[in-house]
Amino acid sequence: MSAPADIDVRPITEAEHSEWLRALRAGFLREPVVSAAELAARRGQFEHGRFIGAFEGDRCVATFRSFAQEVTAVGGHLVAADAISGVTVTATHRRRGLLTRMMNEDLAAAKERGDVLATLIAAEYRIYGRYGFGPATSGTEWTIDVPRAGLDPRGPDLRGGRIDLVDPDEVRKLGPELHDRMRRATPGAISRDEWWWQLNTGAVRTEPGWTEPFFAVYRAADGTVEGLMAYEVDEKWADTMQPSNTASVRGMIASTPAAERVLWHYLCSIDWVMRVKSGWRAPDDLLPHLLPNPPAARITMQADWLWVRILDVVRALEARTYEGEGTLVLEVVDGSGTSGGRYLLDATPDGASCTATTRSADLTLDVRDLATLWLGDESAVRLAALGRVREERAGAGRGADALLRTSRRPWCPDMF
Ligand SMILES: CC(=O)SCCNC(=O)CCNC(=O)[C@H](O)C(C)(C)COP(=O)(O)OP(=O)(O)OC[C@H]1O[C@@H](n2cnc3c(N)ncnc32)[C@H](O)[C@@H]1OP(=O)(O)O
Repeated sequence: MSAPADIDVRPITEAEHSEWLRALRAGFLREPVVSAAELAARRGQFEHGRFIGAFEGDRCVATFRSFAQEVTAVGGHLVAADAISGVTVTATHRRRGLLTRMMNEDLAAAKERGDVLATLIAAEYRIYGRYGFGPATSGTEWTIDVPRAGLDPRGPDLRGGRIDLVDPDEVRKLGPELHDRMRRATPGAISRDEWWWQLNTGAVRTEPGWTEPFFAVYRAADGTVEGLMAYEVDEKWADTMQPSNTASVRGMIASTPAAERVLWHYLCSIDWVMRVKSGWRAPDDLLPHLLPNPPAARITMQADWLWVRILDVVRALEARTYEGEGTLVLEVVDGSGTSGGRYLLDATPDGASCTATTRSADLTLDVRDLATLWLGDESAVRLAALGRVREERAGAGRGADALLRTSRRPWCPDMF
């Protein structure tokens, strides 16, 4: 076993991409073989300086990558983030501090670049809190028992609009503009680059076995594209030759509640479809209540989703909007020295300022708990009850909730 100092942690060259991908596959317990097709497909993702590897000689034993991302803050402002993905340490080299070395280097570079946040989707809950990340959105999957849902089996009222099944190249044309409208209205949503659209429409294929889903587009009466749903359907017949198919949604985005209503109803009214799996939705998604019988939609998965690490408290708090008016002094504790300090938030519905202050604090909290509060999905009162936030002034938790909480919950539709 070599000492950590014998292991070189550094950005990889393009020539090392294949070895890096092999280590990535090994770390995620996939067959550690990189096909020429995978390497060619992933070439479009490669970015100098943002792919980090840990090397023992020529052998890559840990992987880490980051890329530029925008996260929608409460109110619709787009915030620059350092999105982290592909984190692995080979089983033979775990728990020797390699993740910590890669993470510390990446967060320092992100701070230096001026990113406001770092983000990731955590494989396991207990890994990332130590680096200042907190869970900021969660996801829910429902499974609908279609015959019990109570929807008209003749299909949705299209309100003068129409639904069309379209090919992948049309999705790549019309999807980005719809997504842009959706994400600006959805705190917690993240940017999608061209590679995302290519990967999710089969134009690039990193694994064998891609199957093309159905892409359904909803256009409103005036022709505006308001919804896009990608779904696949398995083929299953019950004993007496009754259809028993399940439609599984790979992704659904909509810019209006009408589009959500129409597309879910459409999917539930397709002949043979007895069950619909919704894919990851917001925890307060409209879906169950779009059914005349909401309990026909059962929660089948629920999990933390986007994790956020605040690198710049002032810009993060000034980027979002506030429904109410008030001030809040936060003592932010950050063991890494990146974002700690005492900050005065002065918020109004017309704008907010955040400045360093010497005034006495209302709340003391770790930077990871500030991340959890930032998108409005958590309550400072609840975190105080858990002992994670300390009220320095009686009632400060309720005051913080009045400023920070939101009427709809944040949602990140994407995995990265
Ligand atoms: C954004 C993404 O890509 S999420 C994907 C994350 N990757 C995976 O889950 C793949 C399988 N696991 C792995 O590759 C590795 O075990 C990793 C990346 C999770 C951890 O890498 P390591 O190099 O072992 O972490 P490192 O040695 O730096 O550990 C730092 C600390 O985190 C703790 N830690 C690391 N992983 C875990 C875990 N899964 N659960 C709980 N604690 C953990 C360690 O115990 C250590 O704590 P200590 O400082 O108190 O001793």
